[in-house]
Amino acid sequence: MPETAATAGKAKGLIEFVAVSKSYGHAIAVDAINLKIPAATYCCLLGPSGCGKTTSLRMLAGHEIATSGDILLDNVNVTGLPPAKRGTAMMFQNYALFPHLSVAENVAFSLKMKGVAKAERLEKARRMLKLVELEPYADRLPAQLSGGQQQRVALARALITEPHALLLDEPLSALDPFLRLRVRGELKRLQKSLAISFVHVTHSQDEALALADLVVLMNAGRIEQQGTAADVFSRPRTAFVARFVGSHNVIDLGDRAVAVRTDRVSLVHGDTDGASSRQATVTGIEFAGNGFSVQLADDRGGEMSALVPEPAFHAQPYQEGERATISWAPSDAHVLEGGAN
Ligand SMILES: Nc1ncnc2c1ncn2[C@@H]1O[C@H](COP(=O)(O)OP(=O)(O)OP(=O)(O)O)[C@@H](O)[C@H]1O
Repeated sequence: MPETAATAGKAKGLIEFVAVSKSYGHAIAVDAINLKIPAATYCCLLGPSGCGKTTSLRMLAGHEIATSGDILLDNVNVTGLPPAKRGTAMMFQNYALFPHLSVAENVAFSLKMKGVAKAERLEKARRMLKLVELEPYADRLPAQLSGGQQQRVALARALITEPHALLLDEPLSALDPFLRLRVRGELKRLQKSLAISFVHVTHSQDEALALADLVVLMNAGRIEQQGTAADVFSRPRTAFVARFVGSHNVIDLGDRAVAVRTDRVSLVHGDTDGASSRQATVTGIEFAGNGFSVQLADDRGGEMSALVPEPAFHAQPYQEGERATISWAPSDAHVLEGGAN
């Protein structure tokens, strides 16, 4: 295996939140979170609006001061340090490039502030631009670049400080869907080659599932579940996680609640009796790319959904309003902590 920064033991970005809280007056934005992000990890902070993702990121960056608890980066307690002394760099949603400075000058800006000589800082800026494949654009102004290119300039500008952790707040939200996929791939490639940690705040389950070595799903200021993307998606701990990551039915079985993936349930026409099943009425049908998503109102008052493969759907299509029975294998039912709510 070729030696990389990671295999050479140079991996950076071990991040620890130890009982970290943030309150604004009486409102608790982040509630005593404990989180350990190993060095050289792509971590996505995921969760609904207002759950505390950005506040957690800003506390790590030093733009907010934690009300209590400690934050460590590579075994250094950075809780009270100013942003520039932490070994973190932040990339913002709107890139915030200086319109009157060239691309190279934008990238070199933080070195200028530190008093690094012009030739040296521009040389380093060129190296960073090469890293993000924008070297030929060094002398342009930001307005002469596409949105995706501006985003890569912002990335180069953050990386020039050689951070141990790069912090990204919704970095892909301003990009069109095609570019979003491309830049997403580039972020992952960069993170692996630099062997530092990236902490990326997103609302998007897809983004987190595609990028993250570690998914941290937050809910109301707390960490609801953390683990690999496959873990969180296949083994949601609670009904909240199952609903948030989507593509799951949360089924209340009385003594317990279970989650069953929508691609693991079977759907048949008409009312059929049987264990592990629900009789229901079809309420909607959507094409989902990899099949048809059939929405159902079950007779016990629940909402369910089944992903029916395209050939099966076309062989016997479902219609809104018709009766159907949805069933699942008990081995596909994953028990949830704390019931169905
Ligand atoms: N400066 C502030 N003053 C008062 N309350 C704040 C402040 N900043 C954040 N909050 C509150 O803290 C909570 C967490 O906010 P935060 O921005 O961390 O959420 P988020 O998960 O990043 O949300 P979004 O996805 O909408 O950006 C919210 O209830 C928010 O209203």
